[in-house]
Amino acid sequence: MGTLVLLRHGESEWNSKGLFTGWVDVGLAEKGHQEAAAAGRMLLEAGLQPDIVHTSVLTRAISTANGALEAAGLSWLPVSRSWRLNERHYGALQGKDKAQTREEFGDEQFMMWRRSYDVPPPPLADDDPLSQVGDPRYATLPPELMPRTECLADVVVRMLPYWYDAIVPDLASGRTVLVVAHGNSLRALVKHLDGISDAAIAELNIPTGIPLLYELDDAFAPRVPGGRYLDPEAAKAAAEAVKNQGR
Ligand SMILES: O=C(O)[C@H](O)COP(=O)(O)O
Repeated sequence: MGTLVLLRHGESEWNSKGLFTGWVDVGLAEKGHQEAAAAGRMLLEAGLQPDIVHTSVLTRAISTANGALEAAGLSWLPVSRSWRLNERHYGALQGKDKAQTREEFGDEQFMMWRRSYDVPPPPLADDDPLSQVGDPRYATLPPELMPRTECLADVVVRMLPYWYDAIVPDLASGRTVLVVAHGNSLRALVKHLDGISDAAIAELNIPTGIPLLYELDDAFAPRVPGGRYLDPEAAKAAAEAVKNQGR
């Protein structure tokens, strides 16, 4: 039951530089702003009018939602934000160049940190300039929930409560829901929706700025596995580029 649209934020400043980002709060690159507006136009052209928007608490997702909604004439929509939709915390890799990391540690270790299900990167020290410990947006987060690093399994665990407690009720009430989040928090949600195995999820990459439409049944399961990108060809090419980052 319900129509769900997933949207990864547009290209960020650090995406364009090839840096691991995680919880570091960077803005959108100019291309990312253009992708956000294009996503809004795609929603319009597809006749998709969300009733509510859910975003992470990171600027790149918030700015993407704002840009898409403005382009669709929907800036007035109610929005709910949660840290549970944040990108995975990339630990000590935050701020590091992906290609240099691959070079320094080798392909296997690079892919283990980047795309394994249950192997997190080394933790980020609380006194590191790129740490989010002490960031006021997490002031109400119980200390034991504040990550210093995450693997995808960790993201699934902290994202699902928001899916069940915030997003599913909106879907159950018949609302069309737009979720604007990040490559790995959306990989975690897609893994849940499509029942993708811990091994197979390593092959899934999500492009920036292209809406992914899921029509859900009464059990909130996809009627079409994998959903449908509003621009399938562009999504396929962009997902391949995400896969090859760091090469
Ligand atoms: O946080 C980041 O670095 C990116 O947004 C996601 O990076 P990944 O596709 O390398 O996991």
